[in-house]
Amino acid sequence: MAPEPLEPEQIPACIRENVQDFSEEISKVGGLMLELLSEALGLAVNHLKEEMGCAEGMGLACNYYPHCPQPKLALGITHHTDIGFITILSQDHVGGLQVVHRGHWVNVPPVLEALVVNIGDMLQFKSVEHRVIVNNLEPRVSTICSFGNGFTLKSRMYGPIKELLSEENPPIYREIFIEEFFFKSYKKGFDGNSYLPQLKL
Ligand SMILES: O=C(O)CCC(=O)C(=O)O
Ligand SMILES: [Fe+2]
Repeated sequence: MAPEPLEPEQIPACIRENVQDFSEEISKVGGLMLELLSEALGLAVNHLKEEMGCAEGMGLACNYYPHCPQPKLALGITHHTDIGFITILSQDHVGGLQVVHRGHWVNVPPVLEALVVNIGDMLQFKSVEHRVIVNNLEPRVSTICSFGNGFTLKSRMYGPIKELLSEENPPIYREIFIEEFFFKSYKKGFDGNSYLPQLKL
């Protein structure tokens, strides 16, 4: 959806207006989250959003999980971390999203009108490991907005934030073009391991 918005005709007519409105509003929320995260890190308020361009590329995915006759044998989405900077997720009332917490899968139950914000690999405080399980009663719908889309920010290089480095806090990862990071992460697939360890210095 950003930096180049889709042509209206590229969005199915029945959801066109909703998708356009939702994208506009959710980018404001994403921008605000990035400002708050910058402040929390002791950086200038616009550091992540403006200087690093973390909100420039935005992808929107609408996920549909059909009900499954044998939920114990299937997953909706396998164990993974999101690749971009942050993901803002809105889920319906069905539930199924789980995150790894202290080595265990923990449910993230839907809360009416609440959004879930996931830290992704590109931000890496510690990107959240998650998956979606399925059920045999009803289908589930979720919408995810990921900020930091490597396919639209091709020429940008990302690495440790220089302002946060010191002798006591040396860099852990090397820099990489965001396009290369996305390409390699997708190529590897959602197997529960992020591509980040490959960048360790
Ligand atoms: O459907 C969900 O709740 C999460 C989907 C997800 O993790 C993803 O699309 O990356
Ligand atoms: Fe995800």
